[in-house]
Amino acid sequence: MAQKILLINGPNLNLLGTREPQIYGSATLNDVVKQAKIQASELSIQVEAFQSNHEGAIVDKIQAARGEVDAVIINPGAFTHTSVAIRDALLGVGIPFVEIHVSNVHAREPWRKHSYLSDKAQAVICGLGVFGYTAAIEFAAKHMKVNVGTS
Ligand SMILES: O=C(O)[C@@H]1C=C(O)[C@@H](O)[C@H](O)C1
Repeated sequence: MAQKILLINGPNLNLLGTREPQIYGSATLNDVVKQAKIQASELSIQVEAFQSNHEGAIVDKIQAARGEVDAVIINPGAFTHTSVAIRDALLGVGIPFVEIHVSNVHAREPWRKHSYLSDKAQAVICGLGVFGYTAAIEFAAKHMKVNVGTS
C-alpha cells in the first residue's frame, strides 16, 4: 500500500506566486502541491496537502494525522518563529517531520533565524526555493521509514 506523507503549509503560503516574488519566487502553492504529488506517486507514496492561516487548525491537522501518515513535511510560515503549540503537536503525535522554508531564513531579519521546530526536525531545508519541497519528499522517501515501492 502506498505510504503517506502529510504536507503542511502555514500562513500566507497560499499567496505563493504573488507574495514577494523576489523572496518566494513565482510558483504558486498549487504548483508546489501538484509537483509534490507527481513526484511522490512515482515513489509509490501518497501526499496529502494541507494549508491553513490558523495555528489551531494546523495543530488539529497534526493531531488527526497520528497513526495515519509516515512523515510530515511542514512549512510553518511565520508560526516557525512563534508556535510552541505546533512544536508540541508534532512531538505529541510522534510523527517524524521535515521543516522546510522557501527562503533562506538565516539571511533575513534576525528574528527569522529562530525556529521552535528545528531542533526536533529530521531535517531542515531552507533557501532552495520551492525545490525545497522536492528535496523534502526525496529525503522522506529515503530516510523516514516511508516504504518506497512496496504494494
Ligand atoms: O521561507 C519560507 O517559506 C517561510 C515563510 C514565511 O511565511 C515566513 O514567515 C518565514 O519566515 C519563512
